Amino acid sequence: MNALTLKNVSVAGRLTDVSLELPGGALVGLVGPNGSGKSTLLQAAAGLLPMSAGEVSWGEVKVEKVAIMERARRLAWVPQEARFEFGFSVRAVVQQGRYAHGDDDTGVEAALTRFDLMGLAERPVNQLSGGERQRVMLARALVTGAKLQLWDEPLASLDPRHGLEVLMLANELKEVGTTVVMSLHDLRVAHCLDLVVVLSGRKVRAVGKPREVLTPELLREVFGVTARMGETLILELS
Ligand SMILES: Nc1ncnc2c1ncn2[C@@H]1O[C@H](COP(=O)(O)OP(=O)(O)OP(=O)(O)O)[C@@H](O)[C@H]1O
Repeated sequence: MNALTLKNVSVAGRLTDVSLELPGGALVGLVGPNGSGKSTLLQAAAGLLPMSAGEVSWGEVKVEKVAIMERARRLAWVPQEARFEFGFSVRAVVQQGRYAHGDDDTGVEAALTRFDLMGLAERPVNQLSGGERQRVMLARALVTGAKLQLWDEPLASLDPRHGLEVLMLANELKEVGTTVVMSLHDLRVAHCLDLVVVLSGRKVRAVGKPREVLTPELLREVFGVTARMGETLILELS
């Protein structure tokens, strides 16, 4: 069964006729130039945007049939930029991920530890750095336990260690059947995922295994870059 299906989804002026079927337990990279529609696709898939056409299903169920509280248990969305109007504590924001589970706090302390947030737990979120805020949003998404995780540029503000830890976490989530869809600009990271979706001009240009999709020809056409495999700096967690 597919975890996420989009059928002919359009969002006026932002996304045109996107059809996609993403399996359960997969790491999916969403790549494409600025303005190609990645954030829009993620928001439409999360049921957060009015669509001008098409339908979105999570598993077998159309999104509009999923009750609001159930949505928060089934899907977690991490925005590209986390902005906070109020100075809730880091711990309180992570706890919000358990709202649809009766505020039971399951996994909150573990997520704070996992994202290196214990030392910041009582700090107001609106006084954190961009990368720290990003980690708070990812921790909140993690504690939902949702089997569909949609992360919009989760690595953009993170330092190398925290970035690698997020990728390791995504891999662990995949092992327990979660589908993680992340937009990203680093094609070298996209190359390591299970599936890649390439957007161009607000449409899907290609979908498939990275080795088959991210060819020099396609990268030249879509991004205007010359790509070749070769020696490069490799970073691993130590
Ligand atoms: N709130 C909005 N209202 C109207 N148009 C929008 C809105 N947000 C984005 N757009 C437009 O929709 C298109 C797709 O934007 P989107 O943010 O989905 O791209 P993206 O691939 O995520 O870009 P980036 O890599 O720069 O984050 C762009 O043409 C953009 O200008």
